[in-house]
Amino acid sequence: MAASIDHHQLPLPRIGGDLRLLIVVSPYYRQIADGLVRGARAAAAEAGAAVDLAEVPGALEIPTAIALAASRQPYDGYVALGCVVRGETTHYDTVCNDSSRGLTLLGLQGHCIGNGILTVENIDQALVRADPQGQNKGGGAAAAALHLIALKRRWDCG
Ligand SMILES: Nc1c(NC[C@H](O)[C@H](O)[C@H](O)CO)[nH]c(=O)[nH]c1=O
Ligand SMILES: CC(=O)[C@@H](O)COP(=O)(O)O
Repeated sequence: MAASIDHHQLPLPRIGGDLRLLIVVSPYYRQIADGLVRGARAAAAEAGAAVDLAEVPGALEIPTAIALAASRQPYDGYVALGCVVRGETTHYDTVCNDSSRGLTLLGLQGHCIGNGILTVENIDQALVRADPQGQNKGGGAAAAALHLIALKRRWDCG
């Protein structure tokens, strides 16, 4: 078995003032999505952020939903949550790559987005990653959005 070491996790940033996060989640695999949302909500609560939640059918719709929200509502950041499990066809690659590319392009436009879309070979891999007491990828995605918001505010004020 290959050696592994723990991932270093930055402490949650201290961000003053009102903070509004939007979680956009695909419940394509409901149990996985629920774990991701629990972890993201806990991280947001720890940072004092208010949270709205929007559901979309699949991971491919997540970047578009964030783009729609960003042009209409004053959210500080976004948490993208979902799960893509490899199937029999090449559709897996499309859903993984295009959802990720969409989020990256939005990020490069200045939106603060944490990517918590799991891309896995099987449901067992997803379960440990979604579990807030396990790898807690939902909490990690919320933390990523919060770190970007903190940097944006720091450089806005600088
Ligand atoms: N196969 C998975 C999908 N596929 C659905 C797409 O995301 C999309 O909703 C559809 O193509 C209509 O535009 N979505 C997931 O979130 N996870 C999957 O494993
Ligand atoms: C992630 C997917 O695209 C998957 O659920 C679709 O499965 P398949 O490739 O067997 O159609």
